[in-house]
Amino acid sequence: MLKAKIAPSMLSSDFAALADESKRMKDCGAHLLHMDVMDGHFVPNLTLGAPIIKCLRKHTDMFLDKPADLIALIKATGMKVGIAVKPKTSVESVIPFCKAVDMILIMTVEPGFGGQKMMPDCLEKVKVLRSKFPQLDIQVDGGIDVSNIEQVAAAGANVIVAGTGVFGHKSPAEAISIMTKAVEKNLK
Ligand SMILES: O=C(CO)[C@H](O)[C@H](O)COP(=O)(O)O
Repeated sequence: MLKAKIAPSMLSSDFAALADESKRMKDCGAHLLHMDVMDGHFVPNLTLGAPIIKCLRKHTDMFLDKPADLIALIKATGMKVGIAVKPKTSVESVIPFCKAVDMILIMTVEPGFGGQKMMPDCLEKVKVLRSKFPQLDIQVDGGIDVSNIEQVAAAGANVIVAGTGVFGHKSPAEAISIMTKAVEKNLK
């Protein structure tokens, strides 16, 4: 059964106190913590994750034209697999893999920075996926806050990444609670 999961993006947290920030979010009711490791090849402004990405790419580049093999390889290790879809990437490109993966992430901003405005057009992809895959975890990330969560939840997303919308809210616990309720209402 699908669940509402609110995942504060640690990109908006105090990096010097990540353990405390993580505990604070857990105490505020977060279901997951979202940590970005973005590939500088696709998100050119970021270099923070470069060593991790270099290591990952050493093992995964050979699979770039064989995504199904890469999904199987990751699953064989016992890990879960998700695919992120950037705003200019069509939803059709991931449909063949939706039954094999644990989650699809629909980016609602161009990845790289927190604090951008959500691109509502991207929610059309969420609607398409939800109509085809009622039990798929569909995550959204970028510009989501308490002012637009109803729209996001109505499109069918159940895993919500929010950086500014949680860390920048006067009460992160309240923001998480509002987002959780909005998603749960739409899951029923
Ligand atoms: O992936 C991201 C940006 O690429 C991050 O998750 C980002 O933190 C989202 O932040 P906000 O909720 O402020 O838009």
